Amino acid sequence: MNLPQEKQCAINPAFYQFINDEILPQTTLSSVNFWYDFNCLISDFSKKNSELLSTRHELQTQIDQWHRDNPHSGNETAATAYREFLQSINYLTPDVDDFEIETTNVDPEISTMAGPQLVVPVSNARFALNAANARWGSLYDAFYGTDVIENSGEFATAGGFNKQRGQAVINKAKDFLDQHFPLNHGSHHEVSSYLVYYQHLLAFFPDGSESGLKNACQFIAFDGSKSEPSFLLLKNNGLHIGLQIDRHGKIGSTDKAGIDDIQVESALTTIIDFEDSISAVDSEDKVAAYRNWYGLMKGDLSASFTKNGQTLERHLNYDRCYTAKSGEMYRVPGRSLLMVRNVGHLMGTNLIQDSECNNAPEGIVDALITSLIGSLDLQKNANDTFRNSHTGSIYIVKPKMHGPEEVRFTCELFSRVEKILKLPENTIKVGIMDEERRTTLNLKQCIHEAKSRVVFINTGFLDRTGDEIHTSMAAGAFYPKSAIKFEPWISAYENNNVEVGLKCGFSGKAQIGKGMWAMPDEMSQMMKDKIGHPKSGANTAWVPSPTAATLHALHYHQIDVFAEQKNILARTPAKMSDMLTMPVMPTSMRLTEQEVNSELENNIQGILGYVVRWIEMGVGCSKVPDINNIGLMEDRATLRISSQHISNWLIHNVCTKAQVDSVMTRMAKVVDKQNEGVVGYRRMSPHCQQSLAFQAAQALIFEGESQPNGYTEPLLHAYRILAKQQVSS
Ligand SMILES: CC(=O)SCCNC(=O)CCNC(=O)[C@H](O)C(C)(C)COP(=O)(O)OP(=O)(O)OC[C@H]1O[C@@H](n2cnc3c(N)ncnc32)[C@H](O)[C@@H]1OP(=O)(O)O
Ligand SMILES: O=CC(=O)O
Ligand SMILES: [Mg+2]
Repeated sequence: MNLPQEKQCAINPAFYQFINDEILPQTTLSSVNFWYDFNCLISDFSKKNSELLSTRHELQTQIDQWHRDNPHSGNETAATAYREFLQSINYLTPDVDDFEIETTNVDPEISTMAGPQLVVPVSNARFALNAANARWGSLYDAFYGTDVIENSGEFATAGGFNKQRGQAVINKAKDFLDQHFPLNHGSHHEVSSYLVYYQHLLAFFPDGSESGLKNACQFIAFDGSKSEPSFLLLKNNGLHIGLQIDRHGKIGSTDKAGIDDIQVESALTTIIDFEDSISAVDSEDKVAAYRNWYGLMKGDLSASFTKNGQTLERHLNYDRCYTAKSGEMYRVPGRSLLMVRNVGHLMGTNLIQDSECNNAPEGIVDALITSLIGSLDLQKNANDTFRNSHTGSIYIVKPKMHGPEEVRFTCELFSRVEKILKLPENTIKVGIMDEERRTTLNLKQCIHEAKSRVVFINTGFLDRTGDEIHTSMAAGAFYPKSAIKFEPWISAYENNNVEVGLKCGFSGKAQIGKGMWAMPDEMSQMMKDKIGHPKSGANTAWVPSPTAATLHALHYHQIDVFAEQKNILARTPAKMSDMLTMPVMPTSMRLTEQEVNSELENNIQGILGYVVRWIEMGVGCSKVPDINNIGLMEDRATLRISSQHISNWLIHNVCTKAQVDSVMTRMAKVVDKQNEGVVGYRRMSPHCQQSLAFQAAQALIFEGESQPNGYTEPLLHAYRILAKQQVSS
């Protein structure tokens, strides 16, 4: 390479080979130029990357000091002083004039449609394929397999197929049809057959009478013959559903109208996650993750696995083709539109190291490599089977950015990547995760920095609570975790995000999103709570699984998000003073010993349950039971909250180290028991101090105050690397 010695980087051989042999030959880029440009990119952007991290540290140090100098500053004068202080250190940045975003070439799933967003760890090919295919889901399966129908008494699922539960599923599904696809008269419950008459859907009743749809335009297309259709495609609020008709089917044979299932357009978009739901600590892990992303972009990713004693092979689904009511072909996407979440600015990777063996900033490497692989999609023609973006865009979700300066850096990075890959300017779009306090408080300025590439601002995130705790660590003891959610800062944060997004012209151009439903098995509760997301003007919200996507999709049939957005623009905006109000307990407030203990037990069970699988098994996202035995989705963001919360209580003497130690030892046994029989699991008890996972959990708690912004990845990576060495030695 023709670079001065100090600019030359060492590249991991397996990574080099993967990119050189498998990816670059499919592009017009020359290998020599690519690696040269890669080296220059790293050397040109690394310094700024470290400066940004230093700024984070300096700001945090000043904030901690301010709290020490202004203890218990809960009154109005102190609030004004606090705000002025944040302005003086440029934590609060100067406002920018009103503007509208200018992003172009955005796929409709992001710009003009409203529906669920699924997130999936890239490292799990089986799940990733399932997620990509989750554009469509079975409503009957989602109702039958979850608690949206009570799983007890006559409806219990134990044993084989429960016919009564099956009938309850059908009834519930037909209620849904009556609500959102009503007939001119009569009910879908009574229909004995459907057929297509000219361009209309007709439903027939047992007495020979018939009815069309109240809104005839909802009928879009069909499959099979007009007189005996096998599939009827309908549309409401921009989302399709399909009645699958098969009088010989398992369910269809028992149904009056022969409906065998109702297929629901579910996950419009999916985030393929390289960040908080995976454990990728070295070149080996990273190359495996890039390889899966490559398979998704190329379209040939497959996974074979055993389920219920059967060996199954999973591939990407094809698009679906039907006959439009006009007689032409009607094609609907068979897969979710894929976005890719890169890592943030914090960590380094040994995929590529500088002349002094320093790891390159991982975010820079991710930007180039996920875009390089993403660019393969852009070579496909419009009718190519597995084309992802039909508007020529690559969608990168960038997490954990702190304020406008960091967003600007990301945009400069993407611009440089476009030059290297010879892509038109602004091909690479950015999703801004509004999950750090400095981004929330300066959201308009952040969007302004990315106004030509921004495709989403998402809010309601778990990381945001982690950052709330860490930023104000020195201010006082935080409320218990469940109470933090009811303090004014969080609704102000969420409302502000939607309002700022709408004022910046997001409606019809980009997504305003909401956060994760973190109780994957509590679908009945999700159906009650998560309707709040579309109601609040968000045209997408995160779900943990395909089933959750199918169920959450029903909310978007109920709520016309784009109509809601118009009302929101007229309301009184969220107040900065509320966003700045820290969820810290008044000094007069004392929790009982039982309250403290139960909070510790819950947090520590979650921490250990997650960390042990991360460190010993390399699993980045797990379902871990809480103390009430409700399975919670745990990832690095939930770990950040729990570990920071305990650190905060230790600092403010709400609990003692001895108390934490004792709960940890007790909970290690509980977690070991929960994981009994899990292949690859390594116990922590009884010799907890020898367990790397246990040590990692201790470090996360006891060294929580000194972790950069309270992030968990530096310690997780360090201990996982040790665990990998232990296994291989
Ligand atoms: C704060 C944040 O950053 S949130 C973003 C990060 N979080 C995520 O990405 C959550 C992703 N979700 C998951 O990883 C999983 O749903 C977990 C870990 C929460 C639960 O996993 P499990 O206990 O294995 O799930 P469960 O047993 O209920 O279901 C497994 C089935 O659902 C599917 N599934 C579950 N989650 C997903 C998903 N996110 N995408 C695709 N398929 C999924 C699996 O493919 C599997 O089906 P299969 O057997 O046909 O392959
Ligand atoms: O990244 C998501 C979050 O909730 O944090
Ligand atoms: Mg996050």
